Order: sequence, then C-alpha cells, then structure tokens
Amino acid sequence: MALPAVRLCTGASMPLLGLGTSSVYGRQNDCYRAVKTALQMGYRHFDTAEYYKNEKEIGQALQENFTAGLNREEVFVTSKLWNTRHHPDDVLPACQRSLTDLGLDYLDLYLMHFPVAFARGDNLLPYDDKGQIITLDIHFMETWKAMEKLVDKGRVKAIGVSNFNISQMEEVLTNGRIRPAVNQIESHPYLGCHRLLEYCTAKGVVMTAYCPMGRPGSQEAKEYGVGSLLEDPVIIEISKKHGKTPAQVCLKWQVQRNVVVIPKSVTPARIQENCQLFDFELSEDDMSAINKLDKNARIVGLNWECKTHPLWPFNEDF
Ligand SMILES: NC(=O)C1=CN([C@@H]2O[C@H](COP(=O)(O)OP(=O)(O)OC[C@H]3O[C@@H](n4cnc5c(N)ncnc54)[C@H](OP(=O)(O)O)[C@@H]3O)[C@@H](O)[C@H]2O)C=CC1
Ligand SMILES: O=C1CO[C@H](CO)[C@@H](O)[C@@H]1O
Repeated sequence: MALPAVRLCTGASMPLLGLGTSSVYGRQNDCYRAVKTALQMGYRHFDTAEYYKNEKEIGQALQENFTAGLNREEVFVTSKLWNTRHHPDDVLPACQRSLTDLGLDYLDLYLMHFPVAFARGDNLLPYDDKGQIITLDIHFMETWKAMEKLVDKGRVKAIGVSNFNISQMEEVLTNGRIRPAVNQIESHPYLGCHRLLEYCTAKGVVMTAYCPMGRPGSQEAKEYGVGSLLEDPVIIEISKKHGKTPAQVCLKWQVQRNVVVIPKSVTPARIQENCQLFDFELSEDDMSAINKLDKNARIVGLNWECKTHPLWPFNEDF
C-alpha cells in the first residue's frame, strides 16, 4: 500500500516519509543495503546529496529495483546542491553529476543545501589555516536562478531550499521566477520551528524535517542538548499510551503537522519501525504536550564557524 503523501506546489505528490541517508556510504555498502531494505518495506522516497557521497550506492539499489519492475515514477528522489557549487556555472554540472551517479534522468526535487556559498571546488569543506570556512560572495538568488534553469531543462521536477530562514525564503518567493516547493530544515520536538511551519503553510511550501529523531546517540546531539530526546518523559509517556516507540512518536508528531520526515537508519528493524506511523493517531493533547517541549536546540551546522557570515541562516529564530 502506498504511504501517505503531501502535494507540492507543482502538483506532484511527495511521500510524507522518506529514508535519510546522511553519513552513510562505503562501509559494507550500508547505504545500498538500507535503500534495498527500505524499498522492500514500502519506502518510496529517498533523501540524498552530493555531500553524502552515496549517490552511486543509491543509484545501484534503485537500478536493480527498476530492472525488477519498479517504475521510476513510483519513487521520489531528492538531492541537494552543495555549498561549493553555488556559482551559477557550477549548478548544471553538479546536478548532472548527481543524476549520473544516481542513474536517473531527472530528480523529483533538488534543494539548495544551505544559503551560504563556500569556495568553489571539490573540497566540500574548504577551511583556511585559521580553521574558518572559506565563503564566497555569491548571493543565493544568483544560485536560485541557475537552479530554475534545471527545471526548464527537465533535469529536475521541482526545486527547493534547505536551512533557509523566513527572511531568506521571503526573498526567494518574492524575487524568484519559480517558487520553492520545499524547505528542508532541522526539526524535532526540541526544535519545533513553529513560526517557520506557519509561514511555509501560508505560502504553500512543504516543510521537511531532518534529524526528526534528534540524531540519537550522536556526539553533536549530546553536545547541543538534544541527546536525551528519546528519553524525554513526555515522549515516553505518549509512546507507552499508544504502544509505540519514542522514535515513532517524534515522527508521527511531524507527519500529523503535515511535515515530511526523513529518518535515517541502516538497521533493518529500525527502517521497519520508522515506517509504522500510519496505524495510530496522536490526540490534540499529545500534540500540544509535544509542542511545549520546544527549546530551540539545534544540532546541525553549528560547528562550521561561519556564524558571522551575513547569510548564515541560524542567527534568526526559526
Ligand atoms: N538538509 C540538511 O542540511 C540535512 C539533511 N539531513 C537529512 O535528514 C536525514 C535524517 O537526519 P539525521 O541527521 O540522519 O538524524 P536522525 O534523527 O534521522 O537520526 C539518525 C540516527 O538515529 C538512529 N535511529 C534510526 N531509527 C531509530 C529508532 N527508531 N530508534 C532509535 N534510533 C534510531 C540511526 O541509527 P542506525 O542508522 O544505526 O539505525 C542514526 O544513528 C539525514 O540522513 C539526511 O538525509 C540531515 C542533516 C542535515
Ligand atoms: O546534510 C547535512 C549537512 O551538514 C551536516 C553537518 O555536517 C550533516 O550532518 C548533514 O547530513
């Protein structure tokens, strides 16, 4: 049975649940196996990026399923333009490389990964000798205009943004020719992004939540106050009441707000657990108790030391 979907401003359907694949590559073909497992379990949406270095593995897994009868139109594939590819001349080649690695002739969604441009080239994290990321003075609207041409050329069905705050989204909505279909941002119960969600909903932009379970077990999560999310007494109590796991409660809370979730796992039992979201409902009380857990605790992007850059998105409240 097809998993529930949301409608994008392009009219296309985007499954509310996708498989996250960040930091999964190479090791024992982890990503290849996770995608194969997820496809078997009914996932039809995959989130990747040049930055994740796993597009070939995902491509291989998809290709094998296409050969076995899966239609291209049945899967939704998102990739992202990395920060070192913001120069307008680099946008088409970067997208084409992702397509080639994935073995696809179009992407369902292509996101600008961050609003800040880094120095051009294949070094994806170009630090200077003082430990600062080398940024470039290219405004994201220049990059966005090059991404619009990808839609014109049929390389991507929709374009969107990631890690954009409200003012930055407003700029794209006002000055762009093509509307962003999605803003993919960090969100979990400790980072509700209630203002941004309200804004996206009003503008017809779908919000996708990354780190939807707060990246459990990671050093970053511990460091930034998100480490205990799955042990939060409120989440535990609600999960017990519904006979579900804390991870499922975090994911369901987003899905019930019409937010797309892309939990990452390479563990078959968890890949399964994370898709069993559509056989229970959180009550209004559950939803509002989870809403109250917000403490603006963010995990991603904080260690890059480009906080003073004028386009750094996280200096504004989400
Ligand atoms: N646009 C952007 O800037 C960003 C996008 N992303 C995207 O979002 C995806 C998800 O975010 P991510 O940072 O991976 O964080 P998640 O919140 O998805 O957490 C992933 C971690 O949770 C573990 N896990 C998975 N399922 C469960 C479960 N049911 N119970 C307990 N632990 C579980 C996984 O372990 P294991 O795999 O061992 O099972 C993994 O270590 C990424 O993979 C990527 O695709 C992420 C960050 C930034
Ligand atoms: O997409 C991403 C952007 O950067 C993050 C911080 O390094 C990653 O963890 C992530 O997967």
